[in-house]
Amino acid sequence: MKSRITKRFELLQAKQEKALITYITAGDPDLNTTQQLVLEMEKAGADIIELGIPYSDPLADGPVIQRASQRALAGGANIDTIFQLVESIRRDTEIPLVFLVYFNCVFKYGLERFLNKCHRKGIDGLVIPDLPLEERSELQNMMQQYAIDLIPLVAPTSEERIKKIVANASGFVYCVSSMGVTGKRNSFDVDLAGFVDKVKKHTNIPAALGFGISTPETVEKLKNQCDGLIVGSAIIEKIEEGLKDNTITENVCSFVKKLDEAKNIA
Ligand SMILES: O=P(O)(O)OC[C@@H](O)[C@@H](O)c1c[nH]c2ccccc12
Repeated sequence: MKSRITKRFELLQAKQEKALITYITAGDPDLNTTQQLVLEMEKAGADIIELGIPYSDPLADGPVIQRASQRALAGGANIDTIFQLVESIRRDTEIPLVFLVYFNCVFKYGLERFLNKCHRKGIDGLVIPDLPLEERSELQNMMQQYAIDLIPLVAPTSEERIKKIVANASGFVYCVSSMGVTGKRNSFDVDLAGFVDKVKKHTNIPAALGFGISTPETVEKLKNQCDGLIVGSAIIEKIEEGLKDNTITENVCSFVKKLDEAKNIA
């Protein structure tokens, strides 16, 4: 069975369009806002939405995403309330939804129980930044039963491992633009086109670029080098700007619209 993610990429590829993938942390600053943001970001042009499950020890998260996690945890978000949120979001939209979740959360919840809930509530894919390659196959086998994509993260340094990492992957490959944690970059030091080409030698599924993409200009510059672009920290900053005067949705959506326009420039 094809996941919503695969179907969405097929639809976009038929139109020769790239995917705009937006990240927010679930429950930042509260669950109602997350629900509203998902629905409004879709209208503004997001094709796939990544929802972060807030976690107290997030090794790959930069300062902006860490602040989002702290707000979400302070606001009382946890895996169960986030599953309720997803159920509620699914009444209104078929947009592909991906959880960004640390393995410890999944493990503590129970692998089978977690996957079963994801399946029932309407989650289409998982990105698990700290899942070691060696432990992946067990989870991957379980996920196939539930038609949930395990989206691998590939970094430019893991060249020899790229082949192994993307083997049997489904959904898309998350190509990390540069080493380090999430958040803004002043420049990208690797040859991203070459990196994506290497990934594509070993898999037929779409490749999306993320980490440090923070402006419409960067989206426009990178869009021809990949199948999708992932933006996280820059969106969280729009949430933070909107916190003071209650303009979160407007701030985020006008930014997402600009990103969407940038990816569609011919
Ligand atoms: O914030 P950035 O630089 O725009 O990158 C997206 C990223 O935040 C999001 O996908 C993400 C949030 N937490 C992560 C942990 C690992 C990998 C990726 C992520």
